[in-house]
Amino acid sequence: MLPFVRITIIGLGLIGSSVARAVRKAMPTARITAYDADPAVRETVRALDLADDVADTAGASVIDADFVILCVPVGAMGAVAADFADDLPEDAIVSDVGSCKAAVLAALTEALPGATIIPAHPVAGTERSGPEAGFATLFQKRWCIVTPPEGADALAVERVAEFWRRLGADVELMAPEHHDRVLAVTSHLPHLIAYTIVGTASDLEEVTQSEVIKYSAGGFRDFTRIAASDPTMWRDVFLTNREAVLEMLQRFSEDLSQLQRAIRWGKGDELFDLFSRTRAIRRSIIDQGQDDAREDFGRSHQP
Ligand SMILES: NC(=O)C1=CN([C@@H]2O[C@H](COP(=O)(O)OP(=O)(O)OC[C@H]3O[C@@H](n4cnc5c(N)ncnc54)[C@H](O)[C@@H]3O)[C@@H](O)[C@H]2O)C=CC1
Ligand SMILES: O=C(O)C(=O)Cc1ccc(O)cc1
Repeated sequence: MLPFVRITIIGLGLIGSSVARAVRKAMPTARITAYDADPAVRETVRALDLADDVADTAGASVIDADFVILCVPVGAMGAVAADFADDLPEDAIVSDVGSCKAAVLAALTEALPGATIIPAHPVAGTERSGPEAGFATLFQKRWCIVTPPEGADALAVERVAEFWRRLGADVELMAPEHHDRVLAVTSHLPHLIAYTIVGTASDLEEVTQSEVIKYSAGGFRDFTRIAASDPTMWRDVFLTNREAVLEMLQRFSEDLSQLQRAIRWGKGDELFDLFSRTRAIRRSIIDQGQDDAREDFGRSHQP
């Protein structure tokens, strides 16, 4: 039995349009209704035939849904939910795909008192955005972390977990606050570092813009891919997961200062020990059977 049959997707960018494409493949009899605040996106969704219906308001899009999945930037989740609150069927389950979970759960709970809310985060994506950037296989063999509130209905949690399994994801359950600390260090801090290093390189007076482009074949090139990620989405992530990101940033700065000292005082052993430890971490990830495609997120998965 399908976990859901009347699915509403709100926000049809990279993730929402990938969900639509993947649902079409994995659950072809489910009916998809789409809504996006941007009329141009709604037009593209119609042109690409990503949904059975495209609604012109958030309220109209949820009217007979059994599942509503919010795929908008995390800072917009509460406002979108407030927009459709009066039209949400009583038995519908509301979820989202946001990169931070505790603040999104709080915003959705406030906007939708009494509704069944089961947030989730597919840990899969790319640096691209918009409805043309999505693809049906994005979630295959990727983690999807489901973060139910305390005391959530077990059947509702299982239906959301099954939805993601059908899209090819491996599902884990986690408390929202724990999710936010883990992702602060594994995803949010790396993006912050990429934004910084690319900015620093382009600000260097003695290095010309053309040299940055010409010699970006090494590690720097990987940073430029991440630093090309959507500015609205990432602004919202850092402002929303502020505390966990600031804590991880503090630890990172302390470790960086220690490295700085090791370099200044020529402590080669210290550098060698750290680099050996990090190399072992990479190897253990590969030994655990997580192939390159999963580790490299979207890079090897772009259409
Ligand atoms: N980009 C990535 O790699 C990943 C993103 N996420 C999360 O997925 C969510 C969506 O991200 P993307 O698809 O990458 O962004 P995107 O920028 O490609 O798409 C977002 C869409 O939401 C629409 N939107 C914005 N505000 C709206 C509102 N108030 N009402 C209705 N529609 C609205 C925009 O018009 C746009 O079409 C974010 O919460 C992000 O944290 C999760 C995993 C990976
Ligand atoms: O493109 C990349 O390298 C990513 O890291 C994609 C990504 C971005 C945000 C998420 O919440 C999850 C995955």
